[in-house]
Amino acid sequence: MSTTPVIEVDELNVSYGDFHAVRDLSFEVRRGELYALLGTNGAGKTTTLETVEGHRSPTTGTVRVFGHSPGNRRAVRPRMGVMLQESGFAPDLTVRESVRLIGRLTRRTDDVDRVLDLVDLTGRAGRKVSQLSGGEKRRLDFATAVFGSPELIFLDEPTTGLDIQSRDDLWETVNRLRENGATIVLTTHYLEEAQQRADRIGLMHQGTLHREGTVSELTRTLPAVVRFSLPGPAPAADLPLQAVADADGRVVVETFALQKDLHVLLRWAQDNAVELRDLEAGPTRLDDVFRAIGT
Ligand SMILES: Nc1ncnc2c1ncn2[C@@H]1O[C@H](COP(=O)(O)OP(=O)(O)OP(=O)(O)O)[C@@H](O)[C@H]1O
Repeated sequence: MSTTPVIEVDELNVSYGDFHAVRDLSFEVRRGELYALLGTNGAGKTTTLETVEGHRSPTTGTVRVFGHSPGNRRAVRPRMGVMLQESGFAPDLTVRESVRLIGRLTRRTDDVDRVLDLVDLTGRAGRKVSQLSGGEKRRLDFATAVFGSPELIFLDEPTTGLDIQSRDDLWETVNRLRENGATIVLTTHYLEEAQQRADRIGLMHQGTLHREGTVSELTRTLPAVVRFSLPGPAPAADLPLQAVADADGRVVVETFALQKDLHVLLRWAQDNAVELRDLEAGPTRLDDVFRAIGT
């Protein structure tokens, strides 16, 4: 199997007139991985993906997809499926006609009924697009990404507006595509999804790649947090660990050694018959990494 990255972005800059939206951005997406491009609002994710998808030209820098310029549509387009935030299907077409049209546009072959089944729209096949619910429209958008099982799939906020069952179904379909070797590029503001599913994350802020790595590489730079309340006033000096009080008067312990410090704390509580009310302890989450941007 080729080890050439599926996507190579090198020193990419994109400007809108005077506004420099993407600055010296470099990253790679490897074959078979799920890479989540995340970031704050206006960070430049959409601009970057539009450039990688071939909808926008770099101002400077290079982008390669399967070793080709994304502008080389004949070489690149049939190999990639793109689920945009809004696909803009013609409202008067039926769902079945829309899926058939996707096939013609992507130049991939697939069985329309199989795709309808995959996105759970078989029961809506004869309905006009204008009559679909928000979640059903989103599933039709998903059909654009999966028709013909392309090697590279872009999912832009794929689960926005989907109920839990539809989300689970979508991820199950993505997992099956991954088992067959597909490479996925995901953008989402649902950080839990990225935390659970991404092999690597690129975290953008103000047009640049602020951080990049696996979830554990990104989270290990921040402390885990233990929180609890004490039944009565207990001087901080009595606690076995350094702690501060939060705005609600709860005790907060920040630690890079969660297991060890939790053990110390629980033993102290046991030995001193102290009840640690509403005790919470958890690893650092991606949300925390986000909140730390710019601080
Ligand atoms: N066509 C355009 N003309 C001028 N400025 C633009 C244009 N499109 C985007 N921008 C600006 O470029 C910056 C990056 O926008 P982009 O849509 O790429 O961000 P994003 O990371 O996708 O944000 P979000 O999470 O809010 O969707 C923003 O400041 C935006 O206002």
